[in-house]
Amino acid sequence: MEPLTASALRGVWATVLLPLRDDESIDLDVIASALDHVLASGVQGVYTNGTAGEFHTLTEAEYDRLHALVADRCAAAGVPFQLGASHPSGQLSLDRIARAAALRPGAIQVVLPDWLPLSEEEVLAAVDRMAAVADGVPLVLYNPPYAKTQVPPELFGKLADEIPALVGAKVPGGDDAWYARMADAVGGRLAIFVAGHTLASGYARGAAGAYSNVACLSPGGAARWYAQITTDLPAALALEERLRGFLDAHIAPLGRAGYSDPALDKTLAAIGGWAPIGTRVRWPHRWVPPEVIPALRAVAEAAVPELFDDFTHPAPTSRKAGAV
Ligand SMILES: CC(=O)N[C@H]1[C@H]([C@H](O)[C@H](O)CO)O[C@](O)(C(=O)O)C[C@@H]1O
Repeated sequence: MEPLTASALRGVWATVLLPLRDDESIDLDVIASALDHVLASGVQGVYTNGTAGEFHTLTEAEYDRLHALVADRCAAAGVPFQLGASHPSGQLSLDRIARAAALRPGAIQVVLPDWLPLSEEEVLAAVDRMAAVADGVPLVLYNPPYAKTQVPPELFGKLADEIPALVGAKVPGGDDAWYARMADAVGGRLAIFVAGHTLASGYARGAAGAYSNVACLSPGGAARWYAQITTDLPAALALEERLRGFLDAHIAPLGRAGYSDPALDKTLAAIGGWAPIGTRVRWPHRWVPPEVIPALRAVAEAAVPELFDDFTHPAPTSRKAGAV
């Protein structure tokens, strides 16, 4: 597909989750049918190999099989896609970037090399080499709170100055002061993507979109919510309040009990019930027992009924709005 630009990169992007068999092998048939659901949902695009896609656990052979499948199906459906090339090793990331670039995604998501903390100079050198290997495919830098090197807004600004191939930042977001620093430092040169459930309040303060946990819960619901964000922000903010209430009361305690982020994202997908992905995550991480899902679904449906796919709403019309 055409390379994404900072201004074209917008909206709700849905991850490809890893359905796992009991032996932890990946069920590509379930991935294909889940992907078909996502591709028809109205989200602005699909991405792979984030934390929710358990990138840190994939072998290189699994990486290649999964990415060939996703690139083929997204291209056939005409839906924008980004491929992740993240790996804790910088050297292995470069290999993944080269292989992802050959599949011509709209952008490639990368993380910084993650064993030793990096100096500013090393951050710039890391992203510069990644951009060279990406062969004209733009980059989005993913910097979650658990990355060893935290990139402050001012360093995102320097990266935007020096590396034109960088078009986006995938970050949790922050308070008003953080959004103001990001706007000062970056000034529209990067699309800022924040946590999914904060998209309405984030959009009001300058965020462009989300690689979204809400799309894990309901791809169609997340797409409808983004359409509402761009047309009726007060209603979208009210939905965000209810959504946060549900997440704070029922999902955050699971995080505090030690379940990892991918375990929580798969729990959300199981609550949404739109594909048989299951809650299981790869070793050494624990997963939420499937028995608790029906009760969680009842609470979620009561809190945010409009996010559930069987809730009838006008079909989303915004897929092409921010896409290339
Ligand atoms: C709350 C939320 O949306 N979490 C999402 C995060 C954030 O987008 C990212 O950490 C920046 O905050 O990305 C994922 O982990 C990912 O990489 O696949 C999916 C997860 O659902």
